[in-house]
Amino acid sequence: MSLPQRPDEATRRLVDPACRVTLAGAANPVDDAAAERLKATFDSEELAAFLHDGVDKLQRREELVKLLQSQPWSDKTHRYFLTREQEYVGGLEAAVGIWQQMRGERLSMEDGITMRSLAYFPGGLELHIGMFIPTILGQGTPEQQAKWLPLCNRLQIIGTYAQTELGHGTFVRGLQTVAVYDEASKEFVVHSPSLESTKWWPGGMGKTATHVILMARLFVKGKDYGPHSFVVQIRDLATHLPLAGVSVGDIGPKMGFNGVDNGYLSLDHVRIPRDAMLMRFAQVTEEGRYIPPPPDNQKAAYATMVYVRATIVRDSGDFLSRAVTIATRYAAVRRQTATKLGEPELQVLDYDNVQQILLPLMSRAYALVFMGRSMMDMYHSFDSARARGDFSVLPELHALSSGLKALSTDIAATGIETARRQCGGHGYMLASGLPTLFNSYVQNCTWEGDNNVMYLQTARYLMKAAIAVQTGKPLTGSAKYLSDAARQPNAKCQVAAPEDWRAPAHQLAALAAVAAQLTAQAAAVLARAGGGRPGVEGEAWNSSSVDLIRAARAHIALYLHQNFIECVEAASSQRKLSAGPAAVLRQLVALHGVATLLDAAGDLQERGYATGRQVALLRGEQRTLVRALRPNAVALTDSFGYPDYMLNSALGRRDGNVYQALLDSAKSSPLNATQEGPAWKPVLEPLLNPQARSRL
Ligand SMILES: CCCCCCCCCCCCCCCCCCCCCC(=O)SCCNC(=O)CCNC(=O)[C@H](O)C(C)(C)COP(=O)(O)OP(=O)(O)OC[C@H]1O[C@@H](n2cnc3c(N)ncnc32)[C@H](O)[C@@H]1OP(=O)(O)O
Ligand SMILES: Cc1cc2nc3c(=O)[nH]c(=O)nc-3n(C[C@H](O)[C@H](O)[C@H](O)COP(=O)(O)OP(=O)(O)OC[C@H]3O[C@@H](n4cnc5c(N)ncnc54)[C@H](O)[C@@H]3O)c2cc1C
Repeated sequence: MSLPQRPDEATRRLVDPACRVTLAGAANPVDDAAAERLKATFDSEELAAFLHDGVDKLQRREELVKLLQSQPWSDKTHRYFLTREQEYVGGLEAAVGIWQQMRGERLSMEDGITMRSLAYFPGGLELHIGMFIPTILGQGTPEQQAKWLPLCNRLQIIGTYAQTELGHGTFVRGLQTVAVYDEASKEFVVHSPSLESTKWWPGGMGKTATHVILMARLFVKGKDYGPHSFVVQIRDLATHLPLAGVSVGDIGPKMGFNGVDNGYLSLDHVRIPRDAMLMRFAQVTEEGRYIPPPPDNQKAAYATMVYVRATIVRDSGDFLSRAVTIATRYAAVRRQTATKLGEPELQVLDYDNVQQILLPLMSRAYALVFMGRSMMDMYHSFDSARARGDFSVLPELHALSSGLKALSTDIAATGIETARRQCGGHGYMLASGLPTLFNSYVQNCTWEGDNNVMYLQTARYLMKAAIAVQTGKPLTGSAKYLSDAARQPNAKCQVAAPEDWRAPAHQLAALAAVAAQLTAQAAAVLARAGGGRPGVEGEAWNSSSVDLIRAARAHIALYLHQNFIECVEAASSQRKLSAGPAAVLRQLVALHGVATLLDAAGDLQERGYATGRQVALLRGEQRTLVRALRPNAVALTDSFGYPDYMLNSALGRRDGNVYQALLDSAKSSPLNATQEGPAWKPVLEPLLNPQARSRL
């Protein structure tokens, strides 16, 4: 049964007169959604086509949605009602279903990637695709690639990436699993020597993977060469049972991401052939000679982490924009509170407090989308250089990808929860899509390097830059502004009127001033603590880490905003966008700059770069920009281009029919499968039914 959107005449007569005034004020969310789109000042479809690299790509997505909707394994109707086991099996079925479609219909890899994100059902193949294959590609020799990749691509083996142990995740050099070369048999013996060395966390290892990339400390002739990568089979291909010497299983339920069977693994003197070590860079010869990686690529074994961090940056905008789409569309159709009974209630999006939260979040989502594209471009250009043996950009890439991984996931995870909170009670329903989005995203702040630790990697690079500035060496790359700042240590903010804060030049100058100040401050704290003095580096670094993280965050915030400005200006000057969408994007850029600067309001004033009055102007300008963007709020969500199927959200649906969707979703709850419910017979009937009670 579907309920009427607005009370019909019969209902009005029935409840009249008591409820008349209240009912008269009721509005139709579908009409509200349609009216929102009429307010837009730009063509949201043009912007969507630009963001998706062309109308044909968007049309292709629509075709793929239809394909997915026709398959049982990608049906989302019951997605929010699954048990852990169903989620695990379902996630695998979805991945294998996509893979079979790709092979059967000869779909491209791009189609596969699109289908994966449309179906969004993380499962036991995530690490096979996300890390196992990339590690073989990045660190395997051509022969090793020829051996393993066809098996991977045909899903004849399934792999994962086993690095983290019970006792060590962050400190990779401290891993305890060993791979000892036995010259007599020309094999490695891989072994877990302690409880702490049990591998813990690898996705898909619990019940799915047949193979792992094992990160283990390499020992040759008794010498420890630190962590290296090995391909190790852990399960029999015919029976799926663990091989001899292998103890493996699932680690149990997690906060989210439960379709993925993260696992534990302990190895008892398992023998693997010499060619199981990935030898593109470091090698062990048959006779047991260790050949180290080239001097400028000592961290070759860490290369997969750089790649995955880049993909995490790319995905952050995707996740935040989904949350912002859901919350903004819902806020546009949700009405709450009338000044007088019987008057129309206000759209929640018209509450100043709500729009002042959602529209800055929208600007952050757009900034991250552009950053994600630039990050992948940067990674691919490093990858091409690496193929020529050129690793010169790796330190900068590592510093940027670490810091951006941290900042973009901080922004996205916090933003998803902030968006959910703007949705009132209905945002707490799984049917809203927001809780699952948060629970399956927030681990991005931890995995692939905890965010604090990642900021500290960026800080390491910044401290080298700070020393270079002190010694008068010229800087290039992302830290170049530190040299300029050092030449003008007493530069002051030049903003005189609120609208001055919109200018990219003022925004960049202020963000650079904050980053330069915090870098100088961290360098001073580190130096005072004894940084650089032999024997106290670790201690000095630790006691300076709060300042170091603040500096890294400010440096990356500047980089993120600068990238947003450059991408939008490039699109506009290359005429990839017409005036309407370009103008709205510029407003978003301006708002992003203002919101980022407001995060740093204290830092702006602390060293006297800006005055209290200038910060007050900044705050006022945020209000003005938000109000200017308000008519375009829903159109801006349309430009992200998410089909309803992908969002799977009762609140975020394009047509605004949110209440019907909530009710429909509730009806598919397994608790509603029978009228009396599953507790009737065992618990309630003996209490409530007089006849049953008399039998007690
Ligand atoms: C079938 C369907 C088909 C459809 C097709 C569809 C296809 C779809 C395709 C898409 C699928 C996508 C799926 C995605 C899923 C992904 C899931 C991800 C899961 C995440 C998994 C994980 O979670 S997996 C574990 C990650 N675990 C860490 O992340 C540990 C952090 N811990 C460290 O990373 C180190 O421990 C730490 C702290 C650096 C210190 O390392 P350390 O102590 O050795 O180093 P130091 O700090 O001493 O630094 C010494 C010098 O090394 C430099 N350096 C350090 N790292 C460097 C580096 N990486 N590169 C270069 N340089 C580096 C540094 O800059 C210094 O340089 P310098 O000396 O010049 O200053
Ligand atoms: C859902 C999920 C999936 C994962 N999948 C995989 C996988 O497939 N394969 C795999 O190998 N691993 C995987 N991991 C493990 C993940 O990479 C680690 O959890 C992560 O690197 C953090 O390490 P840790 O857990 O040891 O944290 P810890 O290092 O114990 O961190 C605890 C706290 O200490 C702080 N800290 C630690 N060291 C430092 C330092 N040097 N300086 C300052 N602060 C510090 C951290 O910031 C943090 O606040 C996964 C984790 C999760 C949550």
